[in-house]
Amino acid sequence: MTFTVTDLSCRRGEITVLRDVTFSVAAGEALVLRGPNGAGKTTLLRTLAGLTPPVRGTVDTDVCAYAAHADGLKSQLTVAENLTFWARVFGRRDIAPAVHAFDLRALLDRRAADLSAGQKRRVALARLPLTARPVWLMDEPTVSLDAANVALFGRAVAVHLQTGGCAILATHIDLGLPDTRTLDVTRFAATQTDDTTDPFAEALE
Ligand SMILES: Nc1ncnc2c1ncn2[C@@H]1O[C@H](COP(=O)(O)OP(=O)(O)OP(=O)(O)O)[C@@H](O)[C@H]1O
Repeated sequence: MTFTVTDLSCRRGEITVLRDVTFSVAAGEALVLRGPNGAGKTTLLRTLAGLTPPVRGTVDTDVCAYAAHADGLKSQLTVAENLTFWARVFGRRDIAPAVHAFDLRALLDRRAADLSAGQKRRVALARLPLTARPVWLMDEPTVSLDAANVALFGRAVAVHLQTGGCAILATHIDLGLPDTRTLDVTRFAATQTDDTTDPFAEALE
């Protein structure tokens, strides 16, 4: 499987942030998005995930699973309930491999609201394998993780890559993955004149 994006333009609000984004990620590869704050890494990930419609181009969002910057857990549900809920959304039942990969056994009966920031992050990331989708999209996935859990997460991503998946992530951390390329999103920066707002709006104000 190769995940390909061609001439994609991405917006945030009404502003086109990136244009003509073109790249491919093969099975087994990780693509690390680079660029300074505000360059458009989250914008690209949200567009790939289908959360924001592209200005131009198409994305096969059905093959993508997204771990956003926010954990997005249901705070009143336990860890087990959160994972089971998520698994069912994707037509699956068995949460055991994800529980094992992210070392969550001891936390299964705890309410998400009562977890530490790093524990919440692990639960949020454990949803990725539950989707059984090949393209993992991740926005700063290691935030709040200590060194041991960064390593745990790196192993989970490595297993995903070894089993035919691929990963696209914004991160400043070297996960030690074997086959990693970087993509600097600033090369796709749209200029001010590319914005998608109504060109006559100013005249009407
Ligand atoms: N809701 C919004 N409406 C309009 N513009 C937004 C919105 N959210 C973000 N932006 C702008 O879109 C641009 C791209 O932001 P984005 O979050 O994609 O950058 P980033 O590369 O992920 O940054 P960081 O490294 O700080 O996380 C920035 O100029 C940002 O200010």
